Amino acid sequence: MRYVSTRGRAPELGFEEAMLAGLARDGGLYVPETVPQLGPEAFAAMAGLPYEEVALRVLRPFVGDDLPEAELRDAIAQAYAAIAHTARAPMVQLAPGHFLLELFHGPTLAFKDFAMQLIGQLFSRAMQKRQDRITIVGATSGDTGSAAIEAFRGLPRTDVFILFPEGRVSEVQRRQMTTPDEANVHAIAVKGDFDDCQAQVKAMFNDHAFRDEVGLSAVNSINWARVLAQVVYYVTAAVALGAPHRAVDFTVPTGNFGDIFAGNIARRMGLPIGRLVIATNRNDILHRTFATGRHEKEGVEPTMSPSMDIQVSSNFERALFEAYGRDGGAVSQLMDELRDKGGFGVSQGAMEALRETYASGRASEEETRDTIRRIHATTGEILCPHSAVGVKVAEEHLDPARPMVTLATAHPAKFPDAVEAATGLRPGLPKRMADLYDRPERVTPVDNDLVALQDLIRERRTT
Ligand SMILES: Cc1ncc(COP(=O)(O)O)c(C=O)c1O
Ligand SMILES: N[C@@H](CCOP(=O)(O)O)C(=O)O
Repeated sequence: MRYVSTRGRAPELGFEEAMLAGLARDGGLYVPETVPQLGPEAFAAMAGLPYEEVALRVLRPFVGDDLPEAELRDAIAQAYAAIAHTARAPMVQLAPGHFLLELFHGPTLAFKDFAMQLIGQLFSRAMQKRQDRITIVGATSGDTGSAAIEAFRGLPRTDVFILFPEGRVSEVQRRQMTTPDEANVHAIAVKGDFDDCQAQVKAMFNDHAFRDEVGLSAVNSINWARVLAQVVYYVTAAVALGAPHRAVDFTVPTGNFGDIFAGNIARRMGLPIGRLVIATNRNDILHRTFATGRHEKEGVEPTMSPSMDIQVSSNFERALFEAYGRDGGAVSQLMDELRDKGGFGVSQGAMEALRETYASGRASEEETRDTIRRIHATTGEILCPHSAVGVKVAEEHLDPARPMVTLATAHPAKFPDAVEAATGLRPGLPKRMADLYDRPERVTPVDNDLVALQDLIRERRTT
């Protein structure tokens, strides 16, 4: 299996190299040269299998010969043992034809654990094999950072630096990043928003001298391995609802477009997915793109679903690459326009291609609050604000011909203030992290400045 860059000017790589590279050297994102197909029989045979077995069957063709099957199986087993539910990604029914896929039973209570626990295993095996060291730098609006720190804390040969927007993550998210005391994890509070943090990470990758000096790697969904790991739960959910014999729709609370792009990969593998519905909060660049055909940045506004307070949606580049017939030159031009002019128009043909797969919707703050209240009152299920954005948008896209699955991307206890304001109930943390509020915090505040960040990383690396 080979991976190519969305900008068409970086070397093709195998799975492990693409995972370690993170971002391609031309600034693009790696995607598989071709998407492996699984036939209806292969999907039918997955019904009732443990999550880990489905993961092995889905991931294997993308990993190719880079990891022997027994090692991949072992990495998967170790990764998902950390998820505190036997089904790993259980589903509950909200209404006739509408299901909620709970992706928040992992160690940091968000869907990020599914990918991060696995790539923690894969990175450490690769580093051991290569006798090499690595510096991971990630940007987070709250959940990626905590999941990455949890997955990589204490791992030899690895440092993890997480940039988060100061004052713009929930207290639980912040404490999950600042309370681990292992020397190889570093929480950095940047004076800016998530887009600033993500732009600094990309700038570090595009500074090739720095990249090579520190052995830079990524754990954001710019890293293909992150997206790949997230394909698996689309398969387990669809198969549980009758795929391949019937098609299923998914609604995905969306920010950086990594999670929903994983759904697109599942669909291209042959899983019968009808529509993938993008659900945004009021930072709605993606919804506006589908409504108008123009992809236009606006300022990031803080919301009660802070993990989706994103305007530069990095994986949309992967979707554009497909919609433009894999024309890396065209994608480079669009990304230059986004950087220089703050937006670009999507061609009519590309918009048509995108609309064949995706639909979109948006939830205001009031609608989000009302959805948390209403779903709790009618079903007893307590939604986090991100999942509530998804449920509200999903309800506008229900199709009697197909079941709808909304992804519940985080546990409500990560956002107790928003949930309490909507329901009057304050969700508590699971017992295993009950002392989170008592642990001492360790965080370094830094200006939104590339040189300051690079100096800090050079100085703090333990490797
Ligand atoms: C809880 C939660 N929901 C939804 C999202 C959006 O996911 P994506 O960035 O993959 O679109 C995020 C952040 O990524 C998140 O942390
Ligand atoms: N919502 C994310 C933002 C980063 O997304 P990623 O999937 O690209 O890592 C977060 O919680 O950090």
